[in-house]
This record gives sequence, structure tokens and C-alpha cells, in this order.
Amino acid sequence: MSAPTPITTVEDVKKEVLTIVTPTFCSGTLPLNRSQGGVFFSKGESSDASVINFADENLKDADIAKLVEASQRATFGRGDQDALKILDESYRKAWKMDSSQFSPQFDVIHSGVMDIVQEQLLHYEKGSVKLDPRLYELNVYGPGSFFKPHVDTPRGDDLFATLVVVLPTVHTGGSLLLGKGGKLLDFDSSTSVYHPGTKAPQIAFAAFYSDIEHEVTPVEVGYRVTLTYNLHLVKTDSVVPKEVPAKPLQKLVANLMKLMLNPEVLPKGGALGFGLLHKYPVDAKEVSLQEFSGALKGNDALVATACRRLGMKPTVRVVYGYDTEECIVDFVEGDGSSEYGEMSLQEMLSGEGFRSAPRVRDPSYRRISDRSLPILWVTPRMKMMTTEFAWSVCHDIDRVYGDFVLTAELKPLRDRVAWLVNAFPDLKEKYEGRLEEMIEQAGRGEDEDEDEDEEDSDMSDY
Ligand SMILES: O=C(O)CCC(=O)C(=O)O
Ligand SMILES: [Fe+2]
Repeated sequence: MSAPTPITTVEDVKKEVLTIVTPTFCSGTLPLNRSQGGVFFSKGESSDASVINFADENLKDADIAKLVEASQRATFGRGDQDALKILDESYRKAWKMDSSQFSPQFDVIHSGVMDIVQEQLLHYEKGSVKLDPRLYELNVYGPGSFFKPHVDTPRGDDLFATLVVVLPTVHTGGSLLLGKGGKLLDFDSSTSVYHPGTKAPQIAFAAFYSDIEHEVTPVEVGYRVTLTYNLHLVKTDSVVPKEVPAKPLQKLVANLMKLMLNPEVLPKGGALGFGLLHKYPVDAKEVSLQEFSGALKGNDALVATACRRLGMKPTVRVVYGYDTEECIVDFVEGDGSSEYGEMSLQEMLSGEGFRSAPRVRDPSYRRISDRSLPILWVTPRMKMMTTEFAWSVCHDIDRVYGDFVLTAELKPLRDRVAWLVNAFPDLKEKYEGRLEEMIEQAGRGEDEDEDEDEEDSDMSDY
């Protein structure tokens, strides 16, 4: 039997990256004791507080009506500025209380909810980050209340996910649908806020990356009461040991490895490019780009981890586009100057003197380097100059969701095969000498092209 072919194509890897589904949400239920069921609240200015206990099996709609009385009509945000919050009951019809007005006894950390959420949503990310839950609002959805499809406002660069805790009340309707039309999850909390056997009150929770589209379908009967938390990314000193789910990662590593071994794939080196599947908050006002310091979500984190395992350093970059031109720039340290001389990003995006050559900056240089690397796109890239971005610049909004790409530098064939053989000793055996043959061939090719290479090294076109 002859040795297997150690190659795969970009199309194969693309198909794989796009079909792996790392969870983008998680949901569950937890019993609610009386000692955790109380919610204290005040009527705004007034200092007398009332309390309702949601673990009380005899809780009546009339009790919840008191909560409604102390609440305001819910607005929704455009951008992260309160001045831009809009009251539009054709879009969101519900009541809300800001976190300054109420205090739940329920503890989202000690109850264990955050452990579950972190485990699921930080799946493939390094163990040095965790999610900090910040209580945001209490919402009451009565009969006819709903929230149309939206993504949550990117409050701060570190907003990562949203957690909704549904308190036990008798109601029907009011499903949380994740993904367009609920294609990811139809979370009908009305059927899970009481234990199916014992009928004991319990909370139902769902957490999801904040850039995922979601909606709440109309409540039909009763009240649906929720606590919402913004889950912010924070660094931790204590590195949490993690068990990374092995299967999808192993499969992707194996496939990417075969792509690296394909002599037709960037034999002289370059970079693999992946359009990220999720969006991340960016500061729309910052003309000098800042380093991406966040954690990656779901499949994006999986791709970065797979690249790292194969010795390719993944970097998150941004693609700016204007008209038909585009360029890829790195993040600079934020000293006020852009990559493009003294030009601001806005000026750059408005077309004045825009540099159209897509380039990858060598990470070891402060300025964009003259060395441009060809990029082979595995998954399609998005452009940053979206209508949302333009809207934010015009309307003075601080943060928007941006589209990012991940690039992983690919060494010339000879070097990368040598690296792989060293890191994965069983490769040699598996491909029975074919790798040496390939290295030799690649070496010959490089020698032949050398002169030509030097001449056009600044001008390589993609
Ligand atoms: O109540 C829910 O399930 C989700 C509410 C929501 O989308 C929000 O408050 O932004
Ligand atoms: Fe939302």
C-alpha cells in the first residue's frame, strides 16, 4: 500500500472551519431556595424598599404588578450612550429597573451558574481570562411584551457575553430565540422555571456571545421576570487549568497540518487568513488602532488554538475597506499616529491618500514593513467599513462591533515541513519519505527563483 497523500486543499479546510460548531451559548436550570429568591427594590428616589420572593410558590401576578409599578418602560440602546437610548414600543415592549434600583439575593457566582457559563463560552480560550458578571437590569415582560431581533450594545471593549436569568413565575410565551429566527436555540423558559417532577421553583438561565442576534417572543399570559448581566472579560492571575474538548481541535489540527504540507500552498511562505465568525467591540473614535487584547469566541478561538499548536502565531487584525480598495493593518500601540503617516483613520477611510496595497506588517517592526506577505484566505474576510461603523462615526458613538480577521504566518515550505517533522515525529513514518522528497523539491525551486525574488520582494501582488 502506498503512503497516504499528505495534502489537503484550502477548500477542505474552509469547509471544515465553517462546519465545526463550537457552542456559542449555554443554558440550564438551578433550584432556587427561599434564601436566594428575594428581590429587594425601591421606587427610584424613594428610600422604602419592598421585597418579593420568587421562591414563594404562592407568588401572584398582583405581587409582580408592584414590581411593574416601580419600573420604567424599557428603552434600548444605540451605542453605549444613555442619551441615545430609544423608547420605541414597536421594537421593545417591556418594563425595566436599573441595577441601582434593585438587589437580588440570588448570587450568580456562588450558585455555580458562572462556572458553567465560563466553561462553555471560554471553551478554547487561554485559562488566564474569566468572565465578570455585572448585573445590568431587571426586566418584566407582561402579556404582549416582546423584544425584536437585536444584538446587545457593545458596552466597553471587554463586553463578551450576555447572561439572562429567568426567575420562576407562571407564564406562557416569551421565548428567547438565539440566532436568526431561533436557529441556534429556542429557549422557552416558561416551561423550565418549575421542576418538571416536583414543581419546585427554579431559575432558568441562558448565556450567549453578545454579538449573536436574539429576540424575545411575545408573552401571552402572566409575567416573565428576568435579571440580565453583562459578562465582561477580565484577566486573572490564577490560570485555570482547562480540559479542552479534544475532538474538533484534533481534526482541525490534522487538516491544517495537511494544508501546510501541500507544496502548492504558499511554497515561499506568507500567511493564512481567516475571517472571524464573531464580531468584537471596537472603539470607533480611536484613530490610532489599538491592540486587540480580548479573548476570541467559539470557533474563532478554536482556529487560533489550532494555529498555535502548529507553530503558526495567530494575530488578530482588522481589514479596512473603502470603495473597492482594502488594506489590512495591524494594531499600533496607540500613540496618536496612524500607520499611514500623519493621516487619521477617518481621513484614511474617507479616501484621501488611501493606500490600497494590502500588506501585513511584520510583527517585529513598529512601522509597516516593506515586506508584504501574500495571504491565502481560508475563510472569507469581512470589511470593517460597515454601515454600522460609518453610522457610529457620524453619530458620535463610542463603540461598535467590528469585523476582524486572524492571520497566521506560514513559513516557506522547507522550514515549515522541518518544524512539523520535529514537533510531530510520527509524521515521517506516516508519509514514508515523501516529506524529504518534498523538502528537496521545494529547496530546488527556491534556489531557481532567488534572483527574481529579490527584485520584486517589495511589490508582490496578491
Ligand atoms: O430577556 C431575555 O431573554 C433577553 C433580553 C434581551 O435581549 C436584552 O435585555 O437585551
Ligand atoms: Fe439583548
